[in-house]
Amino acid sequence: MWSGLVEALTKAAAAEDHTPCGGGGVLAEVEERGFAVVDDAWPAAQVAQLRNEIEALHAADCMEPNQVQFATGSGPIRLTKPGIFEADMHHDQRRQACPGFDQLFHTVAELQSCLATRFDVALEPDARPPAAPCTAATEVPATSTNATHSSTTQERGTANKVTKHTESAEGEQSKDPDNKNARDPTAATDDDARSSGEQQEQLQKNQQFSTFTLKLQYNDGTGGCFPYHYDNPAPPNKRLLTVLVYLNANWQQGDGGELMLAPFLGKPQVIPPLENRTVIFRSDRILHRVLKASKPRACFTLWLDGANTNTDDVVFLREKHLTPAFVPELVRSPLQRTLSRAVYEEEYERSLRECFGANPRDTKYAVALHRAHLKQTLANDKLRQFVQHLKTARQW
Ligand SMILES: O=C(O)CCC(=O)C(=O)O
Ligand SMILES: [Fe+2]
Repeated sequence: MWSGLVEALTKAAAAEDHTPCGGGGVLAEVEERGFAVVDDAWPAAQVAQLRNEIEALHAADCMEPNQVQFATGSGPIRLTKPGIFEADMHHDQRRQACPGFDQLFHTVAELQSCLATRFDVALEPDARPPAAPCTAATEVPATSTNATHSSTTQERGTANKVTKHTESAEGEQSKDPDNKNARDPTAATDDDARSSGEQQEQLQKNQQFSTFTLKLQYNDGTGGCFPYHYDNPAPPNKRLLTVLVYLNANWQQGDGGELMLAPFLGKPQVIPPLENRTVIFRSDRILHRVLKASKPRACFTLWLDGANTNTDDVVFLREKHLTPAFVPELVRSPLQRTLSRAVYEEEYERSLRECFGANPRDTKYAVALHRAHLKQTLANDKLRQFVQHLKTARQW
């Protein structure tokens, strides 16, 4: 089922110098630049079927609003991205309604083994106990306030459900990439013998023993967008690679909904969500957002876990990193996540306002979290100076 894409990736790798990175093809490009775009990898009939399945799910009201959940001292708070709906394919019953995606779901290993030729993707579910939630975003200096992650954080592949703190807010605002704890609106239909709680439990169990996440997304074209985020903001998230496939026939300039990638300090890339376009990027080091869409837009995303994502050396920023000499390494390292909100503070805030603007309460909350994070980062002299340096090194 993934053979079109696998073939495109393999062929490109065998070809001579078709990519900016030379002979290694698309996968080398992802390794070097952190992202790559592949057009027309999928058979047209498959693209049409997948688009139809997403539209049918949306029309039947079987997708849930894309939400972000924050755990706070006074209970969880959920922010909804207006206009954006999603369906997690780990939900067995929902998959029955979309045979094309069901087949994709059961054959992800085809793509995993192709990508494993160059990336450290997890091929087997992790048998180890879940990683401890990250308790410190930076170790510079030892006195700096550390992000605290909720102990209710889900075990795998998801953003942290956070408290007032800031570091993991990237993941939450990113959409809580999985939002595993959100209630599934399809879980309480009349013909559903089980309770929504049981279904939710089953969904979480399915996700826990998987090395990937497959989700469908429908944007209804009423201005929905995503604020800046990393798909893997911090532990216990395990995502290594994000694979996005767009299904929008007749997309035109002005329709909006472009994916905007912002490689750290580099030139941003605006990528129209054209039909049969696949975008692959490193989940832990490509900052991105989606611009407002004024036309309906459909896509699906496969997130592949890594076997060794978020090891301490890419999570904890140390004093030795705070030097201009480290910048070339930082732009290729997930360590950048610790500083990204400070380096792009205005862009983050603007994107949050665009995303949650329709709902003043949510906007206020999202912006407050962003600012709290900034305050924490910038309270430290060394970090503040280094951020200043990084801002001057930005190419936009
Ligand atoms: O819809 C897109 O183009 C990307 C969505 C996204 O960034 C996400 O789901 O994490
Ligand atoms: Fe994303």
